[in-house]
Amino acid sequence: MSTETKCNPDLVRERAKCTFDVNELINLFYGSEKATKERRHFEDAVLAVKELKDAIPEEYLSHKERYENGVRKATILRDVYRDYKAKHNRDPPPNQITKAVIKDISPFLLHNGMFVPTIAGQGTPEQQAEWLPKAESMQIIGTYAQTELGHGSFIRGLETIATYDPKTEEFVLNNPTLTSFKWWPGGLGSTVNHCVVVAQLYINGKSHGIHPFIAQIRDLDTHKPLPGVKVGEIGPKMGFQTANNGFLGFDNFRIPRKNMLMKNAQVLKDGTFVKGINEKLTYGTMVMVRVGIVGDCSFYAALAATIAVRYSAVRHQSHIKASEPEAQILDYLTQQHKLFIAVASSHVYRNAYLWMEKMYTNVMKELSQDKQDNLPELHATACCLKAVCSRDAGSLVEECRLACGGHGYMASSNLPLTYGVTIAAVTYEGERTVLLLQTARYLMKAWMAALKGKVLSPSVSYLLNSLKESKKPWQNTPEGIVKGFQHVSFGKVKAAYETIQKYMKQGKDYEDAWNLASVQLVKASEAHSRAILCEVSWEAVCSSSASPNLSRVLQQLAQLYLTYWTLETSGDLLLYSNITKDDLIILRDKYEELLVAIRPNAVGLVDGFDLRDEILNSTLGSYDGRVYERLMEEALKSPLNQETVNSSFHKYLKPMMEKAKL
Ligand SMILES: CCCCCCCCCC/C=C\C/C=C/C(=O)SCCNC(=O)CCNC(=O)[C@H](O)C(C)(C)COP(=O)(O)OP(=O)(O)OC[C@H]1O[C@@H](n2cnc3c(N)ncnc32)[C@H](O)[C@@H]1OP(=O)(O)O
Ligand SMILES: Cc1cc2nc3c(=O)[nH]c(=O)nc-3n(C[C@H](O)[C@H](O)[C@H](O)COP(=O)(O)OP(=O)(O)OC[C@H]3O[C@@H](n4cnc5c(N)ncnc54)[C@H](O)[C@@H]3O)c2cc1C
Repeated sequence: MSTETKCNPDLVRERAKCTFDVNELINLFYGSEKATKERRHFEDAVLAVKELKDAIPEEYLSHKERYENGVRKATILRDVYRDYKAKHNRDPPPNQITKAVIKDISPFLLHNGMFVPTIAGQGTPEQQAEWLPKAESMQIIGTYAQTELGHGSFIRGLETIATYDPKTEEFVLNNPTLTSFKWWPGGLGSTVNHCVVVAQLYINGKSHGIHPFIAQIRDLDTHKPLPGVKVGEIGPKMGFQTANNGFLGFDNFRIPRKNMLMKNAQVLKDGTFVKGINEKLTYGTMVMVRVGIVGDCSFYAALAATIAVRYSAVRHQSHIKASEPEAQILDYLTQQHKLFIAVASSHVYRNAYLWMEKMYTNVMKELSQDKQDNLPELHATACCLKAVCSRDAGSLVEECRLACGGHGYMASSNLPLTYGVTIAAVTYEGERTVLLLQTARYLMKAWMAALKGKVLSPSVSYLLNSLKESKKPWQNTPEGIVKGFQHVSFGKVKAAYETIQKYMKQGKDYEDAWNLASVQLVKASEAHSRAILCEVSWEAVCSSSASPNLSRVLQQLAQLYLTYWTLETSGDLLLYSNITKDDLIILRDKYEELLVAIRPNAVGLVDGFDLRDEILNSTLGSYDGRVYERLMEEALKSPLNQETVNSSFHKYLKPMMEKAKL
């Protein structure tokens, strides 16, 4: 029997309506037909491992069991990766199959995502040679321990101390206060035996700022914390239950001099401190991960959209016309308004990620040639895109969840967990407001340079154009809308700058004036991000190699994103661009037309994300649309359904009822 015949008939009909080739979309989204084949082949290999299948849903396990099961599966998954590499002589292709296996977050995420990259990015060639082979082969397991109980955002305020002792050529690590304890690092709780510790360096009583050090914290055989190490797990959270986030404190814990990662700054044997060319290069791993998070946002938006769109095609409720059968809820325009923006945003984030990845690679290449000119632009852009995409993606996932009604509240829909995981990215790797204020610093500098008629970096060069074009009439085209968002950013940057000037004229110093203008500064950064997201995604769609049929649909999605945000931020556009009320009415009508035009392709579009049922892990979102059957099948797995009468009846309910009779 083919998959189609087992499918819910609504989904079969939806797929028949699709006006483009779904496989073409999949190949375009993931890069090429070859990339799709390789990714699917690897996913097949992972899913073929029987031991990776869970006997019962994770939600029924205790916190401890959940973690242990996560570690068990992470080690098996690691073997599959190793075997693939041995067989093909290369890493597996980019994929999201970990989601199908671990469901939540892997206890090895920080090992792979930050420990290894920090050694690679911050270590000297000798240090890389010492630790990378061990870390990459999992002879040692590590994490990135930066955040403390007292400080996360302001990392110059970290309190962990590394004092150099030239007599023994060692650093002595100490956490002198409760607030100095490391708090949050993934895998630290019970998994890792090493970590990159970010600490304040002291030599002869003099502070030299924060630097990364490698510390072994647990014995490799017994896994017991080494003397001088206090380590543990921080407890349950909104998500990340299997990430094994932990705490850590040192008491006169000694590590050899060579354990300071010294690619940037060095401490010589005699205690001489050699400053790096730019102390902010120490923050390099965070920049890399912020870029990666934009890509993750695309994935989470796609996952939630796939679940909610398929469910909405299967679910019938109420009537649009009294004379017709109950409608698929996907036919309600309000439902399309909730869901199609998630589909469109996933594409926008994907294109923004690919664009940022290029910028990142270029800057890394330049840095390897000691050229730092473009580092501030990279930092500013990664900060604001990470901040805006993560918040938007979190809201989109939640909207998809709400759009599934009561069933979206079921853990088995996988939408609650997906929300918990997505929304965490607003905070980790740089809290949203803090990152937007970093971008604002850059925008203020760019604005001052624009006022002096200087050449600006590509991502802010529109500020100069906007300065010249402020009188041009609004154009209701995608290009016109992109320009409109640039005008909004221009207007907000200018207003924030002038607000700072106003406060300074009133006698405030720059720092106080900055704080008083900071709500505006954050909004200016958001507007700058929106302008980038609109421009980059529209350009990507226009330059894509898609066939006419697919291209038409991708353009509709990109226009939907542009129009959605025009209508959402119409007040800003009225204030800072030449848009008129009439233009907005035309765009409101256009938006409704776009929803209707996208509707027949909705299921095809989410099929185009090519997320397998195992990755979706959802009763509502499976390819075959057997929603109600799956909801019941999953409910029957509840331990409460494994017995006809629960013992609480005899212990509590019956006595209560009997007491009530007296
Ligand atoms: C493709 C790979 C994908 C990998 C995906 C892996 C996924 C892994 C996901 C893991 C999930 C969860 C793990 C989470 C981990 C963590 O959260 S680790 C901890 C992260 N912590 C933070 O992000 C802290 C945020 N704070 C900061 O970054 C800094 O403290 C902050 C920049 C906010 C301020 O620093 P200050 O030293 O105070 O700097 P300031 O005075 O404001 O500015 C000085 C100057 O320096 C410039 N600057 C700052 N940072 C950078 C940088 N990174 N690069 C370049 N330049 C930087 C700043 O702009 C200022 O410049 P100016 O010219 O003086 O204006
Ligand atoms: C799921 C998860 C996983 C994590 N994993 C790791 C990890 O593996 N390793 C690690 O080292 N860390 C990790 N972290 C920690 C994370 O990086 C920090 O929580 C994050 O950087 C925010 O710092 P904070 O908690 O100190 O927030 P705070 O800075 O205390 O933020 C609280 C509020 O203060 C505001 N605020 C702070 N400073 C300013 C300012 N200058 N201007 C205006 N407003 C300000 C913020 O906007 C926010 O509203 C993780 C966190 C989470 C949630």
